[in-house]
Amino acid sequence: MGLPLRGNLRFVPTLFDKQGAQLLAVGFLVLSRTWISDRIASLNGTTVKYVLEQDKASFIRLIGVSVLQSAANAFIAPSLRHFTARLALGWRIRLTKHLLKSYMMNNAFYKVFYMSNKSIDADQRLTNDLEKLTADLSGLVTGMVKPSVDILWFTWRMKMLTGRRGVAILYAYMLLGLGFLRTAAPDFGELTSQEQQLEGIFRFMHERLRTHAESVAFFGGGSREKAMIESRFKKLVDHSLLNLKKKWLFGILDDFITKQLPHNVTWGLSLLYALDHQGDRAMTSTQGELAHALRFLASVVSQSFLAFGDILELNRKFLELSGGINRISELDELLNAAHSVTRGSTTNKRDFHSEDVISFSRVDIITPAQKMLAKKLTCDVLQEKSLLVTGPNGSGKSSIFRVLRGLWPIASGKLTKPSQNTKEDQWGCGIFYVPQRPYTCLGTLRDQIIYPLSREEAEMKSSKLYAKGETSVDNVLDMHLGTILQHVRLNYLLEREEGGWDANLNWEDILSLGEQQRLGMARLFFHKPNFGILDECTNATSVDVEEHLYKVAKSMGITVVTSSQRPALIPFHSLELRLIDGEGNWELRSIEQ
Ligand SMILES: Nc1ncnc2c1ncn2[C@@H]1O[C@H](COP(=O)(O)OP(=O)(O)OP(=O)(O)O)[C@@H](O)[C@H]1O
Repeated sequence: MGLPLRGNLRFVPTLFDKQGAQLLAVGFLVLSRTWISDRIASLNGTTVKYVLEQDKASFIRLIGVSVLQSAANAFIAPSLRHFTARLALGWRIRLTKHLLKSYMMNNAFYKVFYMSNKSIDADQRLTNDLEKLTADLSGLVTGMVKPSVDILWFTWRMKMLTGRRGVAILYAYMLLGLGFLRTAAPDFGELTSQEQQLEGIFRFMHERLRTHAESVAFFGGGSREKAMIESRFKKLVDHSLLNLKKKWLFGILDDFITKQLPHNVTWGLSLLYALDHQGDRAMTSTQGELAHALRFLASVVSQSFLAFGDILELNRKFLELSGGINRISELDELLNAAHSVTRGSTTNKRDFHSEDVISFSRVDIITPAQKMLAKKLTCDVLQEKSLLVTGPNGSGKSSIFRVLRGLWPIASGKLTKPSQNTKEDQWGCGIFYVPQRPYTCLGTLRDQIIYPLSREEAEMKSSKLYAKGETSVDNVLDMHLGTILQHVRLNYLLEREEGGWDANLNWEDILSLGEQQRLGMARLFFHKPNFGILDECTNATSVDVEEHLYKVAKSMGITVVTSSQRPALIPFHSLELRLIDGEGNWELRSIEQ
């Protein structure tokens, strides 16, 4: 069956790796269920015979067999559901791990959103789509085994009854029907894919509202947001209605070809059988024999068509499934493309490491939309010679940091910078970035400062710091963090929030913008890098606190590269890089201390 699958299906082998046992279990259970159902059906006839003959011994034996078969059936049905669900879960785990590995590596989660000119609903694809796809796929496995076995079984029976001619007629009808239905079928794959995309957009609108609830409430934007959400919901509903209508119309055709019209084929085959039948039709015994044979033939043919109908139904499910597969493979391809940008020939050749300097040498700073922001930027930041980056809004200050961090590729020139982790100390840090928008992670107050390290990693880092002097400190990490919290003047949080360091709150909603920015600086002090890249990350703090934070950074030996418009920060820097117009022009000057 040719599926309308697009793109690279690299992820497919991950599905079948190491799950053969579960697949076999599902196959075995489906076959057992079919066999037992068949046996129970045949027992019904025999029971009537024993009842009429009043054969008590045989009847009791039959009841015993029947109870055993029912017990086996009772075991099989829930087991089949269990193994099908396990199969789906196993596939979900594999695919999620595979995609998540790509998604989280080398900041691909950023690049896939910002570098792609399409809006990629990766969250929807990694969660709902993946869950639906794997559940549908496992359902398909169970749905596939029975009709495949049935079609083989009944083909053989048909051959016994009607010879090759009957089988040829049956198959000719099946192939013609399949061909016709495939031509008439709407593009279910595309319809399903669109539906999932619209579901994703609708969900995203709600998530956005939740994230920006306070701003929307201040603006009084409730009714505007409602209108926007409703318009997305309407699109989803309209599409679902169209999808339902197409399914309904196709269902009528499908039912006619696979379930209703086959009666006539059955009659035709019965006629052929009767014409071929040898014997005297006037005799009652021959008539009875013929009627019995025809009933049997009719049941075989109708079973064959039922199996054929199931196979055509599978075809429709396959088509629908292809939409989900396409969405996942598209994400997989985009992630792959994001990695090839990172691995790309140009970036690697232009990126160098040195622990003591940040150096831009004739580097063009260009947006993903190919707008030139700084032409052939050349500037060296040595240790203890901090740099202040200034310029009007939108001139490209943050973009320089994006290129420095490797989020945007370097199109030309040469960039030298310290590595994220220094070689001599695994937990040490050559360079650390504090972005313009504060970020609070999920977790405790402690987690906010040590981010992105885990508690164990942070404990190791702190114990190394304190190992030289105080070796018998019980909770080295919390003591170290306590000092940092004092530096950023947030030590009142420890008393205010119940749980102290272990307080686990929604920090984004609880802390003011200035407090969140001070937490960002606490992170910088904890990591204590050689170079701190500060992108207007203190502009919501008061001037005296900002000056204090810069003094602490200096006393810790952190050389800063700051993007800021505040004149109060000038004395903390030795150089100023001014982006003049956001059109590529820039100038560099020394700051007199
Ligand atoms: N992902 C992107 N794709 C295309 N253009 C972008 C992207 N991100 C930023 N830009 C554009 O690049 C220009 C520079 O942006 P940048 O954020 O570097 O400005 P900035 O100087 O830091 O501004 P501000 O002072 O307001 O923070 C802006 O015109 C912005 O619209």
